Amino acid sequence: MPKTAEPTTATIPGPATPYQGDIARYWNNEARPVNLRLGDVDGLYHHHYGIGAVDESALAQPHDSDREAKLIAELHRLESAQTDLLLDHLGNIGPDDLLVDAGCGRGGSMVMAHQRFGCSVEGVTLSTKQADFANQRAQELSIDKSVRAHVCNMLDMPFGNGQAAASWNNESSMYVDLHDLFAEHARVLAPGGRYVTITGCWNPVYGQPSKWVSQINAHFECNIHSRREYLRAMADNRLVPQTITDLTAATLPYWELRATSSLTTGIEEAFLNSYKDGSFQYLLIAADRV
Ligand SMILES: C[S@@+](CC[C@H](N)C(=O)[O-])C[C@H]1O[C@@H](n2cnc3c(N)ncnc32)[C@H](O)[C@@H]1O
Ligand SMILES: CC(C)=CCC/C(C)=C/COP(=O)(O)OP(=O)(O)O
Ligand SMILES: [Mg+2]
Repeated sequence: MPKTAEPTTATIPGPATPYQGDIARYWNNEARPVNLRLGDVDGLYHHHYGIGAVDESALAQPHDSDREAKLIAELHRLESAQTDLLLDHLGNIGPDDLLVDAGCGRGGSMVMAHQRFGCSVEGVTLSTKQADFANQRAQELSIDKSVRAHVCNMLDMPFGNGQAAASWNNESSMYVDLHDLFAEHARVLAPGGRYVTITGCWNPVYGQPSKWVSQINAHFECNIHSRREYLRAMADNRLVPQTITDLTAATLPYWELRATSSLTTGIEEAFLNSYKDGSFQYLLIAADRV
């Protein structure tokens, strides 16, 4: 029998803090075309960024009428490539395993994980709208018995100790205290299980968060941590990094391309400048739960 999560709490009565209430409202109100139009390409809705080289042959010439559609499809391909890389680091996952997506958004990564491994995937988000959207997509794909989103705090997840074979944060760890977060992942992960994050973090070599990093924080109402904080909080919580990959160079083509699209949101300059001046890094960290 496939493992399914047995929630220990039915629903969370409300946000754990006023800040979490702000974040729930933020994502309940979010409907940026850059996310919805990309998701419409194939029904995988992401709230993260892309990696890999742009396939110039897939783009139309500047004045072709279908340039925008091709550009959107290319940005979306790079965002799904980002998820594929994260999934590559989850280890040997079988159909009976349970995966946990902490901060699951509209559920694109959960669907991809289920399609790859055939296993159960449980996600949590603070946003009722996102959870409803993810569950609706799972229903449309007839995978709602295996893929489920819950409205709940990732610091207090409704899963038992050691239930998950692997868990992840895909661009969702900048909303919480990292010690609290990794303590919770270490609790739900089975010993020997795998934790993976893809995240933007400020570079301690730069000194302090740059103005661009501060701009990204203000734009998303988040609190970007430093690389040092990630590694320290993991070490303190039985998570031992096995792979640390700097994806900064790999994400730049996505941002350069996005900056030329009609779907810009105004944050492109901050990402491009902070990646280029070395104050900000796009990292993948895969850790063993020991
Ligand atoms: C940038 S989106 C990333 C979504 C998804 N991981 C993806 O890659 O498409 C950030 C997500 O983190 C969630 N989030 C932030 N703080 C949270 C918390 N304390 N508990 C649960 N989810 C949280 C938000 O609700 C949102 O779904
Ligand atoms: C790497 C960092 C620091 C990420 C911050 C978290 C975040 C808001 C990610 C993208 O979400 P989105 O897909 O909703 O954003 P956008 O609308 O800009 O595409
Ligand atoms: Mg996006």
